[in-house]
Amino acid sequence: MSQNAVELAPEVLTGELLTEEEYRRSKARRLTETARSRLPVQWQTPESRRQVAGALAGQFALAPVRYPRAVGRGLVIAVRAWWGWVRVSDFYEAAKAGDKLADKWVEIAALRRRRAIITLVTLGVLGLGSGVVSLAVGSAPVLLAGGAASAALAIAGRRKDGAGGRKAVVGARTLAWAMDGDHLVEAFRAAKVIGKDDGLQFVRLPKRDGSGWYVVVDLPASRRASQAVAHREDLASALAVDESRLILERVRGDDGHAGRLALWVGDSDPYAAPPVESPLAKAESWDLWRPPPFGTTARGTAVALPVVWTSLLVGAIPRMGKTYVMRLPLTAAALDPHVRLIVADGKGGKDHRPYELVAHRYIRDARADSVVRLIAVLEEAAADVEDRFSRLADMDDEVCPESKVTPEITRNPRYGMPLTVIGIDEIQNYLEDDTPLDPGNPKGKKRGQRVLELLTFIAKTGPAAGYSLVLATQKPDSAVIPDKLRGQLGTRFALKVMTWQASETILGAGTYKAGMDASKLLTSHKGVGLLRGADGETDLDAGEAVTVKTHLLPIKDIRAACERGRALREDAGTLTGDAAGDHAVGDLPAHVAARIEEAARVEPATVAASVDIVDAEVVDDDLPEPLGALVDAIDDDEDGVVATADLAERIGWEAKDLGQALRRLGVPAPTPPRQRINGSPHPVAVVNLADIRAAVVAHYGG
Ligand SMILES: Nc1ncnc2c1ncn2[C@@H]1O[C@H](COP(=O)(O)OP(=O)(O)OP(=O)(O)O)[C@@H](O)[C@H]1O
Repeated sequence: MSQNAVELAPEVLTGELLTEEEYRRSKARRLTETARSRLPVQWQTPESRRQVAGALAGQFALAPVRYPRAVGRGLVIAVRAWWGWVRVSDFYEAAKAGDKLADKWVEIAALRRRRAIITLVTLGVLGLGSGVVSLAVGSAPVLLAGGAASAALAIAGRRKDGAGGRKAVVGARTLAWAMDGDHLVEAFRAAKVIGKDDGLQFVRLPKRDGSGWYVVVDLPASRRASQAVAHREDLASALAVDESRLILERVRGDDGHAGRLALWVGDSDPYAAPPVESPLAKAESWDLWRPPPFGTTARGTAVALPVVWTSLLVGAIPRMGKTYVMRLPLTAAALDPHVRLIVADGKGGKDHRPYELVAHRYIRDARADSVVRLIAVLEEAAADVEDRFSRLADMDDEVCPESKVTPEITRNPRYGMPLTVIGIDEIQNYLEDDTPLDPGNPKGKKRGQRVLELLTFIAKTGPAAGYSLVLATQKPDSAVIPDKLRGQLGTRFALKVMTWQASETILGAGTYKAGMDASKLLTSHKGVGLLRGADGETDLDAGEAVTVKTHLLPIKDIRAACERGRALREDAGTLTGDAAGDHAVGDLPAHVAARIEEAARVEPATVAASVDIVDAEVVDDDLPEPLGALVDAIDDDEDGVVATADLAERIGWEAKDLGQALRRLGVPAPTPPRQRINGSPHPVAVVNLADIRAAVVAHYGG
């Protein structure tokens, strides 16, 4: 994996000291949770237990009325069944349908006679038998037999699930039951992840894993694990769990393949647990070349966030934890004395004030003079990026093997090239400033445009020179952060947003279809989001975002960390700029200004194409089903007509439903609509792939 991929950090240890008594209690709590997960759903929570007990009491009270009614209905069913048997209805109807009634009549009449006689004899024997038994041993056995018969009739006559008058009951499935092999296969079929006759191969049998169940399966040869990930919600429904409790991942590498899927279902919402304190709160120092601890996955695996070589965009609706999240990498930067920190707080509160202790440049708010200063600070940074490149090019090959900074270069004050992190909160407050840059030219460039230009330049050229951006916004759309900047931000973190489109705007196009949708997070999931590493340099794709519950790092811990960071800088002689009382900002040399102008003129599409992320605005609308599923199921090089049943099988639909749905979507039936294909003995319903493609193109207004 390349350096700036989203890595799962091997050993970030988080924990707290427990007394023997606390340890025993936490163990008992875990055991209770495990035991509870094996109970039927209706017994799992006190509320549902109360409901079920109430329902049972009600049923008991109404039994004297309901039982005779059920027996009556059972009697009607039994008499009808008996009459059908005596009249030999099935045989009679079949003969009638085949116009063979005349031929078969004698046979049918004989059967009717025989069955009537059998009925009379049986009734006679039963009546006689009960008389004899009553006389011999009393009426108890007869009453018992009568009771059993009435119970059988009541069962036959009970109101079934889904029948009118049937009361809804709380489901009787347990998680342990659902995770059992056969039931799991049923769930995959019901979710249409596999065909109705397909099976699953269990690579790892369902087993307890942490506070949930874990299983690894191989899908049938024609199915892709990424498709299953995209059907997470369907699968969650089939397993009767909230989708936040279901984690689906492709198994990659030597142990995995495109059809291997790992599935984990938590006993309860794993993101509802109390937040874990960030290890940075206690860390004496941090080396920013090591991705700092960021949070944990649902299964408790530690996730680290790479800062070097990449830039981060954090997006969410207000109050979901954007500021907390962006302060994690900023605090790690504060704890590294060899890192230069530039912070601008577009919100203008106290959230970032502790960084004033260490920051080379600190901008407190987004008022007019602050925007002007931010522009000057970014110009100083852009000039530094250019200067670093020319110095790196002149360096000895031993010290600088590529035109990139190395840990040694950034840590050696002699070179003056420390890793530099620029953190900007509520970036839209700067980008949307439409005050003219030059007061004498009201129609000229606006301040917001200048900020955008400079950030784009730094995001694009800065990483190799040791510059990283950490930007947070509640407005990630292209009107505020145009593609040319967003396309350069290779790491994305989406906390709760309102729509799947907003989620795609942060995470990149195609992520919704691949099963990643930050609008599905609950508002109670503060600090929980989807992390996607998608730089040109990483080998992660849209299928691999991880849902992370970020660590909690309160402001008092950040202040303490910044105090430690300041002391470390004083010792290392690296306290510079605003923090050292030197507020004079450097100038922008003319040749750098020209380079920035030139970069700003580059077409956005060209810039966006240089990285892996295609932003969401190109997809403003989702394809209606089944077109969406068919796009995935039809190979690019496939052509001509195919059997509708074959296509339906690929997407887990019924052939008839697919044919009707395609007609509704304007896909015409070929002429003739039924053809003999692939050596089929009879003509079968077919569909022309070119017509499906035309419908997709038409949907996007092509
Ligand atoms: N990792 C976390 N775990 C649990 N709660 C968190 C976490 N991070 C943040 N929160 C809670 O979420 C709330 C909102 O956080 P924050 O101020 O960062 O949101 P924001 O998105 O920046 O809000 P705004 O848009 O108003 O600036 C905080 O009160 C905090 O307690």
